[in-house]
Amino acid sequence: MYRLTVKGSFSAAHRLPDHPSPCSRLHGHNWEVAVTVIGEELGPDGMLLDFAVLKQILREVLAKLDHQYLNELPPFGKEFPPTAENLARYIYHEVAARLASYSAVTLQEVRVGESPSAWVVYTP
Ligand SMILES: Nc1nc2c(c(=O)[nH]1)N=C([C@H](O)[C@H](O)COP(=O)(O)OP(=O)(O)OP(=O)(O)O)CN2
Ligand SMILES: [Zn+2]
Repeated sequence: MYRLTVKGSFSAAHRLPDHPSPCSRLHGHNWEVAVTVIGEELGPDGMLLDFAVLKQILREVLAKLDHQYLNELPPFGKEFPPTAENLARYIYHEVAARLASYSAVTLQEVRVGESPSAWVVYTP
């Protein structure tokens, strides 16, 4: 079994309206994101999946979030607030859809960190 991870980041604004803290006010984070794929078989190039391919997919997905006000960016909103948990779940499904044609790999998890001391891992 091989497990391969690439990292990316995006900067955006959000608020958590129901959170009983300053998080209910508008503020921003530099979110750090790591996506991990797994697989058993290497291609003839000796790779599970070229890092460059996965980095490009992650860049595409994070570009939609970068420098946005997340509360007003679908699918986020009152019913799906832009917490680290919901961001990880959203990113997971966006990356998984783009990996559908790469049959040798399965997306295992997406990690989203709001800061170096706080992060979430989503695994469906
Ligand atoms: N489980 C989660 N908890 C919190 C989330 C989240 O997405 N999932 N988000 C927040 C807010 O975004 C808040 O802005 C960040 O809070 P926190 O990490 O506590 O940041 P602080 O800078 O306030 O923390 P200190 O390390 O104490 O300075 C809150 N919780
Ligand atoms: Zn926040």
